[in-house]
Amino acid sequence: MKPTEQQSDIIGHGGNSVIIAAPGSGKTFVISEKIKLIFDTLEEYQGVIAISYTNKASNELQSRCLTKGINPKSSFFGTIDRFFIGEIIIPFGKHIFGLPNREIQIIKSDRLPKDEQKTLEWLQRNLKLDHLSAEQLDMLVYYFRNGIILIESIGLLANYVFNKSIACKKYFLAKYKYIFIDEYQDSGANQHDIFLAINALGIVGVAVGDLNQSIYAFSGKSSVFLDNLSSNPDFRVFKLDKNHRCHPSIINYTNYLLDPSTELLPSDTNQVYFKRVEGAEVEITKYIDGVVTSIKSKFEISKNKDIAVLVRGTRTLDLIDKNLQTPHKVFVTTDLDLSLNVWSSLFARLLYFAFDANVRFIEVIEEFKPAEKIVRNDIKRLLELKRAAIGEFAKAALDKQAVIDCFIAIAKIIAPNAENEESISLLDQVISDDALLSTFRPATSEEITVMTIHKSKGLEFDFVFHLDLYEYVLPQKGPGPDKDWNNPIYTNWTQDINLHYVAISRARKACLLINSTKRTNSGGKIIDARDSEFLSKDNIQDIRYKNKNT
Ligand SMILES: Nc1ncnc2c1ncn2[C@@H]1O[C@H](COP(=O)(O)OP(=O)(O)OP(=O)(O)O)[C@@H](O)[C@H]1O
Repeated sequence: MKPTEQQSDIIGHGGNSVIIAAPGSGKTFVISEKIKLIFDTLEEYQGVIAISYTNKASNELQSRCLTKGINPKSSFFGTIDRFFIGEIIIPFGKHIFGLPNREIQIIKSDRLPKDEQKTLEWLQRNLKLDHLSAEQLDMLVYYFRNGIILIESIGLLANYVFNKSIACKKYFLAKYKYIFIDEYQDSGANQHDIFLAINALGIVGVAVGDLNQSIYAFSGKSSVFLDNLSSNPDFRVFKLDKNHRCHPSIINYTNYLLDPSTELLPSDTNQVYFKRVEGAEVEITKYIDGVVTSIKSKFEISKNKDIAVLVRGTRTLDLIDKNLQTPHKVFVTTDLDLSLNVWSSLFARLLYFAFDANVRFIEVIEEFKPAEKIVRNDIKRLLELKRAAIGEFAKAALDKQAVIDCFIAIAKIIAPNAENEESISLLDQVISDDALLSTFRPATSEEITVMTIHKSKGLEFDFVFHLDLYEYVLPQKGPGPDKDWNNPIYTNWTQDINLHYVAISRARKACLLINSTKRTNSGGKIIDARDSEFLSKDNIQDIRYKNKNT
């Protein structure tokens, strides 16, 4: 693929940059091309830090950077939490706080006894370091010394350790040349502080984001930091505004949604559609089953996997999963995926390996321990365990205990010091539940993708069915002051517009906005449904495909 002039400028710029990218404008392409060029200039002990928002996005970026045997040297690819824990808190926390008295476990504060939870009510992910009192810091240090990192404290602890530890700064300076952070619009305060502090050491910073794709404000994330960086004189701002993904009528629709005065692109056809189905979610699934074949033929889509059903919440996800007859795969994130303990990550990667021939055993192992650091006998044993794992997954009925024993044996060789009971119990939970286990299996080409809009970020499909376009659901509304349901208010209008925008902009060829005359409410009751405000915002219906429903 040949970069455009806009993309080439960014790839060629060696200094600090902020890249403001529209959906489908090739930011993943640009970052991976840039990183590949940098790899060539690094010594074996040097690397880049590449932070993505999810494990899935990180795997995608890593595989795009490592084509044709390219050597990543000592680079870090992963999420911000894994970076903070593995590169800052665990290796340098002990210099600042003292040695933990047992192996570190990373848990949410709601796993602590109730009385301890009460004393931690102040702890939130978006708490800024300068708002942390000495007493509160002491509590976090107490947990660290007792082998516990609370998930809500990861940003705070990383920020504190990075600030205080000269050894940590020296290590970063010797090792890393560049730091890339994707989805910067969903940054937290501590992430922003650490990014600037790493940059101040002389490590080149590259932040990538799109203000309009900010959808995580509910977890303390905010696009103000991307704004803030854009006006920082040390950073050069680049724009990537040409959408290479979507049909012009889809680009027009998403742009108009955000700004009705937008200039529309010429387009011969209109490929944003709306359908209101008689009935509730069950009838929607029947409708989808009925139209898949004709959609594939009209839009020349050869495989079901290029079609997605995107929903706002897990209630609709379950209803679609239960009722849709067309082969489909629901993508959910399991607790094993979310757990930040080393053994959990290793088990999750081993499950992906077990189901997907494209995931190589050695690559999984090397994420946790470089092959040259594994003694010959252990390599022999690992290869035996690899064969045993493959054998177990080839059996018609999975022997749960044999798989668990095999994975534990691998973990004891690769990460003996990170032994973790919770990780073993999460693995057990996944292996005991076919629905959870199947999330580790890649979709076949004949399966439609079903997922939440949040999870679809960064992905693309030929055709998108966008559900949940009801009043109260998207955008969400809650009661007004004093629990006044007669005067409801929007809980987060801008974030919800962004969510709608992300969903539509996943579609390459066409998007069908779909709702129904009835819907299932939070209590599981079927009630009369009304249209989402977004369907008629600024008369946007006028730029949709016209049919009898509009
Ligand atoms: N220079 C180019 N020429 C042709 N196609 C391109 C070019 N750059 C990107 N594309 C295509 O545009 C699509 C979007 O690219 P990519 O996945 O890198 O976008 P993105 O900006 O990361 O998307 P998003 O933020 O919406 O997830 C891909 O199908 C990619 O192949």
